[in-house]
Amino acid sequence: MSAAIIAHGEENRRREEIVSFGRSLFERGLSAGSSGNISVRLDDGWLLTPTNACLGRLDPARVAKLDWEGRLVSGDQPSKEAFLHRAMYSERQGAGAIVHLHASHSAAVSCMHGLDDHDCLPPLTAYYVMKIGRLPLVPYHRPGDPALAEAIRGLAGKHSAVLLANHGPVVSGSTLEAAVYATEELEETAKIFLLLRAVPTRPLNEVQIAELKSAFRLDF
Ligand SMILES: O=C(CO)COP(=O)(O)O
Ligand SMILES: [Zn+2]
Repeated sequence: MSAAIIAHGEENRRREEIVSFGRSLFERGLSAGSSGNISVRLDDGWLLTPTNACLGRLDPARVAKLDWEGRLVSGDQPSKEAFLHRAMYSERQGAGAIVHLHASHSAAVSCMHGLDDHDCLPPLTAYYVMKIGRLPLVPYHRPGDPALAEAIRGLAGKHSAVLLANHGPVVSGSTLEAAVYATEELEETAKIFLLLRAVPTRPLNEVQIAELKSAFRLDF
């Protein structure tokens, strides 16, 4: 079989994967209306969900394919956050996929006054530390503002996930599955954080975090 046919088959599998994770996120209430976008890195460019598309009802053939200059190769007009995804990929060579959502609890935290800009959520659970680590806040920009790319560039080298102020999370992973799992872990931790707001809590301490970093080779 020729390399071109193999690459085509791989691209089609990634298109189907975007559709199926998009539907799953939508059906569980993690992406309302036409909010959010999903991208996946390919050998010869990358795939990104179309702008104004509902993640629950994507058509694999209409998912946009872009080159690394941001030019549309095939599919529908891409998400207005294309440059944001591209900035994250350029800073994180190991990132194979990126998920951006407006999931309620993460979005709620992104609107809170007095957040620590370097680390928006406490290390409440081991899985949060393992999947997210430290979560910096990106100052508010309107959706689609190209300046967001620069703001992300400064943080993405050190962080696989960031929280956009008054907006929602952007999470990368080695695969789309990994990026989705990390996004879900962030959403659950944001929910736990909000549930515990009036309750004295006992986050993981430095020794516990250091043990996780060493056991799971975490690089934050
Ligand atoms: O989440 C969104 C904007 O931040 C959705 O925008 P798009 O529909 O252009 O992907
Ligand atoms: Zn958004």
